[in-house]
Amino acid sequence: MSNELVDLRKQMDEISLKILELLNERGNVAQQIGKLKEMQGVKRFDPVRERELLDLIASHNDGPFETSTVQHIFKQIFKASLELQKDDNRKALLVSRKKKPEDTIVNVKGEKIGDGNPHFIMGPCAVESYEQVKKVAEVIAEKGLTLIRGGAFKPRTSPYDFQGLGLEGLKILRKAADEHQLAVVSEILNPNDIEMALDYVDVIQIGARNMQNFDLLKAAGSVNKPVLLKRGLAATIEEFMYAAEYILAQGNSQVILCERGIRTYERATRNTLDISAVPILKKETHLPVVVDVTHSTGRKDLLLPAAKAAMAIGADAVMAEVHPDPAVALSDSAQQMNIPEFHEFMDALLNKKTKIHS
Ligand SMILES: C=C(O[C@@H]1C=C(C(=O)O)C=C[C@H]1O)C(=O)O
Repeated sequence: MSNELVDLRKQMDEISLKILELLNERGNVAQQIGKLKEMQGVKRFDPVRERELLDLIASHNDGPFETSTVQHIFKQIFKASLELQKDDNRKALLVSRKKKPEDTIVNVKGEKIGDGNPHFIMGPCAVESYEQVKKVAEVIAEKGLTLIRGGAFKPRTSPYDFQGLGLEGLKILRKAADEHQLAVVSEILNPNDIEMALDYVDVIQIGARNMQNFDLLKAAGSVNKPVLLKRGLAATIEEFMYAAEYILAQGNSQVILCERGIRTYERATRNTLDISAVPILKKETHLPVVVDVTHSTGRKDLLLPAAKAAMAIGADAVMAEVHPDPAVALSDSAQQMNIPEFHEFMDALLNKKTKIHS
């Protein structure tokens, strides 16, 4: 190689390192700007500011690069700076695994959700009577399970559909659960009902329709009780994580995330089970993840394969609905299992003796 080429390449090395240093210096400033924007609640992306910078660059460009070329390079830098601001925010999130690398285990009366073993949350869609819940509690206990779900407050699409038994429903659940040493998972709709619910439930459920009910999230975050947060019908994984962040930000870190299917164009199932959300949530957050196979599929014939898929992909628990007489159920009658179906379902899953995280 000629001496001249060696010299020029040396110059190139030095200039490249200078650019690198300046680029990272710029990155640091972008991060500081990002923090300020976060504090002020301002959007990170600012196209007007980017336009100003591109104009400034154009007015100072003496070549040899074309202005359009330099602008193209700077657009890439803006994009990378925005990513840097985003990453910085993510790192700060309490739900983030970057913040807390080890798994959160939510202990519900001795049932350690998130410990690497499969757990099951079973029960009727809605609490209808003591007799109904008692029958379900019996079979749940018989199978060696410890968690029972049931809705006392029902957020229904139509205001004319059964709205649940309310407080009476919670009392029924508590009584039937206590008779079999079960823990109660039940949805609360109103922030003002959280305190009252503490006497009856072991896990406060926040339903899909309330995933962004921020007052409810804050109320659930300010008590010392596990919370099962369902993903909203049309919520992105990021929005879901931010909803959980509302609970943790209030001081309650006992949060279980629940994938329950999202709304897509597909009509073959009631919702579309976003199975890949499970490993993404496990990777991005330290919280346990549950899959609700009933609401995601809305089809009895898909409950077992969906539960197997959930366990195989790393879910910490499976939630499904069971009713002593689904045909006369006051809600979700087509998708709840009857008792023999529940036995078959559980046998198929328990006999596998799957250890989730090998
Ligand atoms: C750094 C900022 O945030 C973003 C990144 C920009 C950049 O890298 O120059 C410009 C505008 C914003 O889209 C800012 O607003 O100044």
